[in-house]
Amino acid sequence: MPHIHASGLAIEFPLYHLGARSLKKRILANSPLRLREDEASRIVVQALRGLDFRIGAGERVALIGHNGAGKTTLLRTLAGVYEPVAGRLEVSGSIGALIDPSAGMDPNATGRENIVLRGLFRGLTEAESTGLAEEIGAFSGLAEFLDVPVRTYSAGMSVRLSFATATIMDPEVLLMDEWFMAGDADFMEKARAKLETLVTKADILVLATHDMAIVRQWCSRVIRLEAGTIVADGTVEQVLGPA
Ligand SMILES: Nc1ncnc2c1ncn2[C@@H]1O[C@H](COP(=O)(O)OP(=O)(O)OP(=O)(O)O)[C@@H](O)[C@H]1O
Repeated sequence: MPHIHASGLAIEFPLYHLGARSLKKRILANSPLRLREDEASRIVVQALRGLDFRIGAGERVALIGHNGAGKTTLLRTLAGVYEPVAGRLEVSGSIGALIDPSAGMDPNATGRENIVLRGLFRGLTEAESTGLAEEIGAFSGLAEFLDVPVRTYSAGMSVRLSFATATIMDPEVLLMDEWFMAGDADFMEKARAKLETLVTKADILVLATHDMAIVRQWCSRVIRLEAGTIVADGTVEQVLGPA
């Protein structure tokens, strides 16, 4: 069964080129909680600290918290983008990540080449991957542009392509950041319908958002992050109060 187990999970980002020692000292003095000096005398941001949680099949989890709380970092860590500096993380099940609009896209390859590569990477045959490109072209409204390099796409076109590519296969563990809320109205209507099917089919949903209406609509559990730590974890009612 798909599941996610995290214990003592920590993520840090080293900050380079900060300049003089006096400046480093001042930075550390102003942010004693999130910043520390590591063994190599670098200042590191403690993006996530000592996270313990278990998510099982059937759970729909919202990650909430202020800007910089660590929501996107946690999603990226679950997707395997970042390696924890401490603790353990186990993610079992096929992952679908709607986190970074351009992640995994080669800007110099065409839309079609990107889709076919993604299909092959997921284990589809060449014929299946080619079929996928047609399907994605039709869904995204980008059929006309499938044979031009992705670097020439507008921001909205890139979002459409990555949305359609990421949602075409049904993942067991669906990781989503709220970037997908940005899109033109026509596409968002289509996208929402697609997302609802995907969310219903996925065994596990982890969604980072600031939109409490979406949390109440889609999620059964809420994890609130504050300065890289979990400060609340419970049902929607327990964490947000009654609707
Ligand atoms: N690549 C990076 N290099 C250095 N620091 C980073 C990096 N990515 C994230 N951080 C830091 O990690 C912390 C958590 O950031 P994160 O983007 O996960 O927050 P968030 O909860 O998603 O915020 P928002 O609601 O603004 O999207 C912040 O202090 C941020 O400055």
